[in-house]
Amino acid sequence: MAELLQGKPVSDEIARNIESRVAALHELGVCPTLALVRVGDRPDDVAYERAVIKQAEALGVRTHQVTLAAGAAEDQVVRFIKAINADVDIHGCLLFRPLPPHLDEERVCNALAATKDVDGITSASLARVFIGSGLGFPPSTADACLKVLDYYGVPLEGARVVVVGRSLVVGRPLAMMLLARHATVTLCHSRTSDVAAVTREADVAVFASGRPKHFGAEYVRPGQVIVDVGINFDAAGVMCGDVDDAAVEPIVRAITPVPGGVGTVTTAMTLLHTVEAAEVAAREQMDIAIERLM
Ligand SMILES: Nc1nc(=O)c2c([nH]1)NC[C@@H]1CN(c3ccc(C(=O)N[C@@H](CCC(=O)O)C(=O)O)cc3)C=[N+]21
Repeated sequence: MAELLQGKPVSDEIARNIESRVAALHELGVCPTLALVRVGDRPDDVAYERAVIKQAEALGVRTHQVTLAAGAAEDQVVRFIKAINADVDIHGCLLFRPLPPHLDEERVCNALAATKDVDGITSASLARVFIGSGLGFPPSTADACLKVLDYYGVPLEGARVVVVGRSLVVGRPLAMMLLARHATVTLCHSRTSDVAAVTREADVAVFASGRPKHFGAEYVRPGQVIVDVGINFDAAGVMCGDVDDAAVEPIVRAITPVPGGVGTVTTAMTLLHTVEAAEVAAREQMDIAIERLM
């Protein structure tokens, strides 16, 4: 049976890091604050929101919820984001995606100030992921995948890593981040012929295509490490990943469970990014104050 790569010890380690940094910020009178902007009621958004609020409360990070109806006008969403940009007491903003289809996702995402973009949704943040320098943070989920692999000592340099799913939320940025770690990366998508033949070649296979329990025994081989990024809900409303665990676990070396895997770490990464954004803002405020003294 596969070793289960649990997210909890990884998120606990990140939480300890967050805790000490939050304490230092509190001493400066700064309370790291994350705005959560949700349009509509997608169950995966609601699950993520609930997880973020719970962990934020436990770690002394303040949250500020903005919840809009699924039919909200684009200009209204943009206005809320611009208000967040202008609010010096808010350091990060998490905009749940995908947005309802009537909204121009690129326009809405790019309304956010890159300095507050804790989930890599602006073009500026993505440029940093692709080029290696600039503003913003990588998408938390992609960051979380790497954190889990590092924590469990899975080597990436020279490894054949196959990512299934080319979304801008996970697949594409993750592929670039894996490349930066010297993995040999293959990106599969809906038009790839014989995905199973490609994923069976991998040392590490990452499934991020949003298809509940879609990937079964034919997609894997013994010795592999499987990362399941999917957050789906089955017909009974129970959370499940993209991988058919019952079929895959008897074959592979290790796999991240859903729930309890990458998702837990994603939440911690978003809060860590928020704390880092608050540190940068606090440093800037101090620089301004010192300049005034001179
Ligand atoms: N801009 C954007 N970035 C995202 O990363 C993003 C998004 N939008 N929209 C929604 C999906 C979904 N998602 C989850 C992340 C963690 C948990 C999570 O922490 N799950 C816990 C269980 C929580 C529970 O049981 O309710 C776990 O996996 O163990 C859930 C869902 C991030 N997404």
